[in-house]
Amino acid sequence: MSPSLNHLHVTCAIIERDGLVLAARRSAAMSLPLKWEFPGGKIDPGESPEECLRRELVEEMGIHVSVGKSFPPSTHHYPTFTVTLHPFVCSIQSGEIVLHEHAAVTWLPLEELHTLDWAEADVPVIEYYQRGCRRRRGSG
Ligand SMILES: Nc1nc2c([nH]c(=O)n2[C@@H]2O[C@H](COP(=O)(O)OP(=O)(O)OP(=O)(O)O)[C@@H](O)[C@H]2O)c(=O)[nH]1
Repeated sequence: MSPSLNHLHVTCAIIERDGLVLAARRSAAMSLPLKWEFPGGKIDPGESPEECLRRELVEEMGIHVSVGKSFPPSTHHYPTFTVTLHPFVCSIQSGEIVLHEHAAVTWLPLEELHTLDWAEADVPVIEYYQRGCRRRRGSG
């Protein structure tokens, strides 16, 4: 993990349910205001990415998730900071979503995720996810 203050290591949860994927909209008060993202957050010192995700999902949305397979980390340079996203496919184990930080959430089919205005770091994650699903369906 980079010690640089301007390089954030952030987990994000790709939560699947009934063939749909959860997207969360950042609030106007957050950095990258009103952009869509996968819920998650900065990894605390001494915390594993999986522990971080479980903690963040409780804090942000009041849900308990089980953490599944990971996608390759994705690094993006914003003008004032760099973020490395550590994505994991997750499912909700318990709880109903109550938004503590985000402005909104929506459930979308994978093919429609690109219709939202995503944080730029998420775009390669979505593309990787879509490619993997297409391969599993045998369509490219
Ligand atoms: N959780 C999450 N953060 C993301 C994603 N994509 C992305 O660029 N980020 C950036 O990674 C950082 C995550 O930090 P965070 O959510 O813990 O912190 P924050 O900005 O809400 O809080 P802060 O402003 O108080 O530090 C934010 O700068 C956010 O904009 C994503 O898919 N999920």
